Amino acid sequence: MPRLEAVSKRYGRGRWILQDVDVEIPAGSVVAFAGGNGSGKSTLLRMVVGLSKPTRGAVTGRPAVVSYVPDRFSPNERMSPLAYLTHMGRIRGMGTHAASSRAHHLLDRLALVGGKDAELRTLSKGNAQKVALAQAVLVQPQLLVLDEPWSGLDASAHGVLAEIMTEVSGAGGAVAFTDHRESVTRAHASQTYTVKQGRVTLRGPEAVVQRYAVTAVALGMPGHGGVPQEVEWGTIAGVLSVAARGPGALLVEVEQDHADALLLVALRTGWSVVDVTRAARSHRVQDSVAGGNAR
Ligand SMILES: Nc1ncnc2c1ncn2[C@@H]1O[C@H](COP(=O)(O)OP(=O)(O)OP(=O)(O)O)[C@@H](O)[C@H]1O
Repeated sequence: MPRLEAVSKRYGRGRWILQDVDVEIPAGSVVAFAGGNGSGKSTLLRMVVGLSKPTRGAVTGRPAVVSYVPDRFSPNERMSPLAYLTHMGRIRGMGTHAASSRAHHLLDRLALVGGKDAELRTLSKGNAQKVALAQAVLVQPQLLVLDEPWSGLDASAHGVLAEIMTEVSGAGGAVAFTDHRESVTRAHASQTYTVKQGRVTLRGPEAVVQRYAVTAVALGMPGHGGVPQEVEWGTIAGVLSVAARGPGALLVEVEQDHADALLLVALRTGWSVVDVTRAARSHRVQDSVAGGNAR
């Protein structure tokens, strides 16, 4: 499957649009590229499918059957969607009958409004996008690349688009698409890359902030003048931090559940408990463990 290795791109002697891009689009995955207008998303996709060459670096591993849906499909054709798709199916190696019935099926599924027999050039933007999408999946592609596929499509076609992506990736193909909305990439992609200022970086799993309770135990010298034993506080279960608080005084923070055990150790080793307070802490955890034990 396609891999971009140290790819940089500029048009002519213009500015660098993309720099040192390392990206992999694995089999069975749906990879999104998120970024603002003009950040280079379309440029990147065109290099993935082979319509544009990197200025530096290489794109390797492109499979044999690649389908690409550009962000704008506005054919100035008198041909009807049905005739166009049947023709494209034949180019893809299908028989006329098989191509025509597949075209009918896909246009019905995508709810093409405006007529399968109207001229392509008369179609609205959204309907033209539906024809482009149908064209891309006449034959199941090994690599499906979609530039801003959600824009322009109506709500019913959104569901079909999501199904098509799942079908291709579920069959072991790879899917790549762009969008500028995080909600869309989160919902549909297994991995999202951010495209910004020429750099393309893999976004990690979303981090969430989790709050949890700790107990702060202030320890001091015993009033009777005895000397407490040395204790390796950091090795006791649940201890989060140990800090010196002046001569012979410590502040130990411990997870709530382990506070009693810590107090017991303190008292048994001759320390005096000066103060015990509860405090709230927050830390960032990954989505996958949110709701689990805070550590
Ligand atoms: N053929 C070209 N010749 C010269 N410059 C180009 C060409 N194609 C794109 N660019 C420039 O490259 C930059 C990135 O464009 P690109 O279309 O890749 O961005 P994008 O992230 O897809 O933007 P959008 O979200 O608006 O579609 C822009 O500054 C654009 O003007």
